[in-house]
Amino acid sequence: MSTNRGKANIIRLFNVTKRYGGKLALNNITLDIEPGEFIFISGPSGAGKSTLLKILYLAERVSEGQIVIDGINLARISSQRLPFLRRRFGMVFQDFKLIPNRTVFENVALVLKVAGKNPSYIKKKVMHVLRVTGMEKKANHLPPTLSGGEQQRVAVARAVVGEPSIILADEPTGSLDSESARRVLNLLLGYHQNGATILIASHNIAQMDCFSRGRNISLEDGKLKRISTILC
Ligand SMILES: Nc1ncnc2c1ncn2[C@@H]1O[C@H](COP(=O)(O)OP(=O)(O)OP(=O)(O)O)[C@@H](O)[C@H]1O
Repeated sequence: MSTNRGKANIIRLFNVTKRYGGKLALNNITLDIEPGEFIFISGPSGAGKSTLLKILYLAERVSEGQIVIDGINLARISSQRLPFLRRRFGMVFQDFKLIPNRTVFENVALVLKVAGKNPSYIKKKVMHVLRVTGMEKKANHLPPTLSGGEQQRVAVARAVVGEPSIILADEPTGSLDSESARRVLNLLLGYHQNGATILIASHNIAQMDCFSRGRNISLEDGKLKRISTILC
């Protein structure tokens, strides 16, 4: 018999509520996510999918409740420790958040520079992720000169280049044609197979084929509507 006993929960949410002014974006969410899980967050527009990813990345603070990651209570983390915690995460923002006056290469390389990696490692690693996302030939281009789909692939490359243990991806295939979307999903699956915890927010669950240990977390009006296993 398989058992989860003794296995640490890498991400735990306790009664998490997020308000923007009077607007309830997340409503009393309690959830455990185990190391190495593949989580698909679904729900209609405005359901709270992006907000859930943003509070995990600490791009937004919760209004009530607690989030504990690897035993660290995010409410108590100091601003000095925040960058170190963030290195565990790769985040693909829905609006990409690329630095407009830095090249594609520089945008992706920044993650490794900040982590203190040496220039030859950075060059090799960045060119590798640009190759697998199909962006190698645009390495010297600036983000404003790229299409939305190209910018999205750069955002994915930047999220994975540091081999984070948790990848948070907000609609990571939303601007992509089907072949590029497949490429990005396969890339994320590869990191999942190497042990990363992956959370993908998307309207379109049908896009997802088959994930080992996959769960679909369905949100509606900020509430946890249903958790189901993704079956192949
Ligand atoms: N910065 C903000 N200020 C005010 N309200 C916000 C803010 N961000 C989100 N909201 C509101 O919170 C709710 C949840 O938004 P969120 O972006 O998390 O939904 P979503 O499920 O990701 O939607 P979509 O699929 O359209 O991206 C929405 O009603 C939205 O209008």
